[in-house]
Amino acid sequence: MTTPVLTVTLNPAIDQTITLDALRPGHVHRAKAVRHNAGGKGVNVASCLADWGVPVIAGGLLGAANAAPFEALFAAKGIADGFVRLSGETRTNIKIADLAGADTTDINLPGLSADAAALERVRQSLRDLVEPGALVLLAGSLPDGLPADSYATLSADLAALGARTVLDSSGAPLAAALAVTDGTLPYCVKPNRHELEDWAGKPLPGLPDVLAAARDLNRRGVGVVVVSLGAEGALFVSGDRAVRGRLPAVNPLSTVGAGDAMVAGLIAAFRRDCPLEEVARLSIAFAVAKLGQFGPNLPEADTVRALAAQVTLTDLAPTDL
Ligand SMILES: Nc1ncnc2c1ncn2[C@@H]1O[C@H](COP(=O)(O)OP(=O)(O)OP(=O)(O)O)[C@@H](O)[C@H]1O
Ligand SMILES: O=P(O)(O)OC[C@@]1(O)O[C@H](CO)[C@@H](O)[C@@H]1O
Repeated sequence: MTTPVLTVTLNPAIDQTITLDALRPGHVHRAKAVRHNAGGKGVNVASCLADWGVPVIAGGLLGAANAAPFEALFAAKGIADGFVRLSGETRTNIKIADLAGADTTDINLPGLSADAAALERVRQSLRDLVEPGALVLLAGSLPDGLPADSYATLSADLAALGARTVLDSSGAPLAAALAVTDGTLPYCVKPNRHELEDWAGKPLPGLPDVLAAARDLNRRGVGVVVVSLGAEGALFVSGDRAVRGRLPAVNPLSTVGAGDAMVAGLIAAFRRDCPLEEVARLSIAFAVAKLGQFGPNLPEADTVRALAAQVTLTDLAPTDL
């Protein structure tokens, strides 16, 4: 299939990753290293898909004043630039990588404001770029000024264009896109456990609780529900099937964008109409492969394939509910 994948990022970011020996709130820190990379969820997904050899267009809303790192990434990886430019600067998000805690603290800034005219320009760009049958990702937070139903609106447009929509968002924009009853629900959503809890409006402490909420979404009409569980792997639910996948990560370098790499793996598998087990293997392999890289990058394809072969899969029967 040569139809390009389109990723839509309405609130991209330049990620500034600051590496510290140990993060101690209230103390002065001397950084060990600082890195910048063009980011935002859809940009990260496009970057991983390009590494995997998938033709991809990255679109959404981008500040014209500091677009250079994005343009450099697109040129380096052969990603087509479908971004609508707004005047002003794309936000910088701060990621504090704590070597002692082996985790990352995110400080995501609000970013540019957008208005109805900006969303309309994105809608027009989708009409220009999307071919029937294309996979389109809507990902990340919404910029200030856009209504919470913006993803619901884009998802309806994409359904009318004959696209398959994958949605990775959170909070009110995710809830609004999942509340529609007109048959324009996304084909796939990938909440993490916390995002699914927000949607469900209650804690989901055990795997059976997570599975029940994912099945609920699936029954409402979302074709494939994937719940990422950090180091615990991920859950994949579609129709009467539910599969749990796990793969330990060896010496993770950065957890920023692991979820995005997982989404890239999902899309890579959907493009080939893979069965659920293969979807699980490839998306977990993408995520774990990315953990070994700084920035939204994948290692060589053979390394990813070797990881995919090592993923442990468990079939969850309906009685596991
Ligand atoms: N520490 C880890 N060890 C092994 N695998 C991990 C680890 N962290 C993440 N992963 C893998 O990455 C996938 C996505 O991670 P996670 O659930 O943290 O997504 P997320 O919250 O959307 O992340 P992000 O904020 O980076 O987008 C997990 O399902 C898992 O396969
Ligand atoms: O503020 P949002 O849009 O929810 O998330 C933005 C962000 O944290 O997501 C990516 C990691 O998934 C980063 O590149 C980026 O900084």
